[in-house]
This record gives sequence, structure tokens and C-alpha cells, in this order.
Amino acid sequence: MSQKKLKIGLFGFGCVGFGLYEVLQKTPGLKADIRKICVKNTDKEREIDPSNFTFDKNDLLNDDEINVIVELIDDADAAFEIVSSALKKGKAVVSANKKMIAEHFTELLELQREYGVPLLYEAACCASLPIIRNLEEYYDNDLLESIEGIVNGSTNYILTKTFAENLSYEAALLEAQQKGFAESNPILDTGGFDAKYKLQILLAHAFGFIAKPEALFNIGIDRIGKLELKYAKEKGLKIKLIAKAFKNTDGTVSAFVLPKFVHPENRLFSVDDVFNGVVTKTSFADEQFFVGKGAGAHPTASAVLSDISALGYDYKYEYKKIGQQQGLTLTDNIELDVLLRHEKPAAEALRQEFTSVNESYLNGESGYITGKISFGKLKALHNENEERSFVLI
Ligand SMILES: NC(=O)c1ccc[n+]([C@@H]2O[C@H](COP(=O)([O-])OP(=O)(O)OC[C@H]3O[C@@H](n4cnc5c(N)ncnc54)[C@H](O)[C@@H]3O)[C@@H](O)[C@H]2O)c1
Ligand SMILES: N[C@@H](CCO)C(=O)O
Repeated sequence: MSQKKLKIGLFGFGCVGFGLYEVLQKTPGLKADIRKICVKNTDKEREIDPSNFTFDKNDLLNDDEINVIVELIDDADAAFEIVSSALKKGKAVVSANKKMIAEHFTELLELQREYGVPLLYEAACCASLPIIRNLEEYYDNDLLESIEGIVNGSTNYILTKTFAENLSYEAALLEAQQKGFAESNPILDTGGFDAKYKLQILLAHAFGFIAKPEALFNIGIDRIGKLELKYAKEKGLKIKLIAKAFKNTDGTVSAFVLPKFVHPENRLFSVDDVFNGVVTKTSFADEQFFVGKGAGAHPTASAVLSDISALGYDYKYEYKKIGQQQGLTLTDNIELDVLLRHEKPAAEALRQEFTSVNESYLNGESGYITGKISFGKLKALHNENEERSFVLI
């Protein structure tokens, strides 16, 4: 099959946009070049010929020679406007913007179908890991039982640095920002929102289930304190921010983003720093494990490059599982093994909320309880008091 010539209109020239520019310079065999770049910041000095740049999105969207729009900006609302206009004009699109994709999944699916043009977004989930295309192409829907992983590079970097190197939370976050891993608004990372957007996209490609992001519960790493770190160290565990979606025995699906104490025998235990790891579980293959860098200029640009290359061969997502899964429902009707760190006065009342308690510990003003709790109770208790933190065991 011969490769189509691609003329790219690039939006955004920040960490990933510039990374893509560099990667394309080093990929001479690819029949793709950047025709124009739309940027926002009028004051910024840039290293390449200024005639390549414009501040007007229509210079790209109305250019008939541009057949691919690559959207790499940090503003989800503006990104949706750009991407939907491009699709309506019959231009293929590559995007790394998980917030935009998660918030507008159904509309983007309809636009692709109505205008017959593809939107690819491998870089939006776990940067360099080829997880979306694998979920799309490889797994039969009946076989996939669960998908679980570390899907945010910044939080994994922060957890690694605070745990193994005793760096402060603030210093580790600053490093993640300086290295280009964090979102422009880092609360998206630390609060588990970025991981939730990725989980929403993975859910659609793994099980054909389209959830609104607000229907998925997320706890980030911002409530993790000394007590949880001490607990993990004493028991030889690590804390990881886990995104998980799985089918229950009654065929319903459950999904969440939660911090977890990970045991050394878990494949995700050794996934440190900016690396992401995803474990799929299927009926016949059993476990499969994907690992790679989950953020950063070149690792992310590598996934964008792969999408651009795939467009050269007219690749598109078929979304077959979405068609097959009408009627699938999301349920919170599950129990989870957790550690709850709590404030002293409420300790006894909190024990009553657990289905079963394994350990409880109280020291001065705070303590913890470990045991089984219903997912619904966990959500309610977490939301009603900021002094509480939940970590899966
Ligand atoms: N940095 C990573 O490791 C990484 C990994 C995967 C996905 N992503 C995603 O890629 C996208 C870009 O991330 P980044 O790290 O390069 O961010 P960045 O902040 O480094 O760069 C974004 C650039 O977009 C520009 N911009 C904002 N609005 C614009 C508009 N309307 N038109 C033109 N330019 C505009 C900003 O001025 C900025 O220079 C985000 O959606 C992010 O979530 C980033
Ligand atoms: N901020 C994101 C970028 C990659 O999606 C992360 O740290 O994982």
C-alpha cells in the first residue's frame, strides 16, 4: 500500500508541539511536512523561521492544501472548536488532548461518522504506549475482563520522588512541571482528573462503554500524607495512582481512579518515574503488560508521529465495540479493600461504615482503618471531609 502525502497544519508549539517538530526533522522517510503552525503567544521567541507561524486558526482550517490538523494545545475548549471545524472541513485530525476527547467523545464520534474523516489520539492515553490501537485492533470484546494501569506520568514521578528520594511533594511537582510532564493546570494531574479522562477513553475502546467523565470517580495523590507513606514503607509496598475498569460477573462495568498500595509481585510495582504501565486481563491470554514513558516531549511526539504515519495509510478507529455494547451499565455496587486515614473524633463512627474491619490504629489526632467498604460509602465519606484519604489495598 503506498503512503499518502500529508500536509500538516499544527496547532500549538509548546512541549509536545516542538517535540513533534523535532521528531519530524529526524524522520525523513515519512511523506509528511508541516505547512503552517498556529500559535497563541505573540511575545514568545521561537527557534524556527517565523514565516511558518500564524496566530489565526483560519489560516490552517481554510487552507485547502492542509489535509491533516495536528492539535497539541493546552486549552480543551479551544481544541474542541478547532478539531470539530477541521473534521467538518474533511480534514483528518490527530490530537493528544485527553480532556477534550473525554468531554466530547460522543460528539467527536458523530462528527467522524458524518464527515467520514478520522480522528486519532494515541498520544492522549499514556503517551508512548500504543494502548488505544491495541484495544481497537487486538482484543475481542468478549475476552477482555479488565484493564488496570498507571496512566499519569506526573503523579507517578511525584510518588517515586517523594517515596524513594524523600523529595518534598512541592519540589517533585515542580520537577514534573519543568520536565514538561505536567498539565498547564497541574491539579488535573495531582487530583486524578487527567487519569480519569484517560480511563474514560480506555473504557470506550476496551469495552465499548462511553461514560461522561463526571460519572467516573477519581481520587488523586493530593491527600496522601506521611501516615500512608509510613504504612507503605513498613509493609514493603509502594503507592501508585491506579486507573481501573473491569467487568463484574453480572456483566456490568466498574471503573475508578484511586491511589493503591502495590505489592512487589504486582507488575505495576516496578513502573516508576515518568513511566506508565497498563495490565490487561483476558479470558485466554491471561495477563498482558504494556510499559513505556507516559509523558514528555519526544515520547508523546512518538505517538503523534505514529498516528500521522497511520493516516498516510488511511487508518481510522472502527469503534466496533461501541456498536456491540448497547445497554452495558456502569455500577458502583462493589466492595473495595482500603485504608482510610481519618481524623480522631470520627473514628468509631467510621468503623461502622465498613463491611468488615481488619486493622485500626489511632495516634493522637489521626489514625487509620483498613477493611472492606462499599464503593458508594467510600465516595460519600471522601467527599464529606477533606481530612480523610482512601488508598486501595
Ligand atoms: N506534555 C506531555 O507530556 C503530554 C503528553 C500527552 C498529552 N499531552 C497533551 O498535549 C497537549 C499539549 O501539551 P503540552 O505539554 O505541549 O502543553 P504546553 O503548555 O507546553 O503547550 C501548549 C501550547 O499551546 C498553546 N496554545 C494554547 N491555546 C492555543 C490556541 N488556541 N491556538 C494555538 N496555540 C495555543 C500555548 O500557548 C502553548 O504554547 C495537551 O492537551 C496535553 O494534555 C501532553
Ligand atoms: N500530564 C500528563 C501528560 C501525559 O498525558 C501526565 O503527566 O501523564
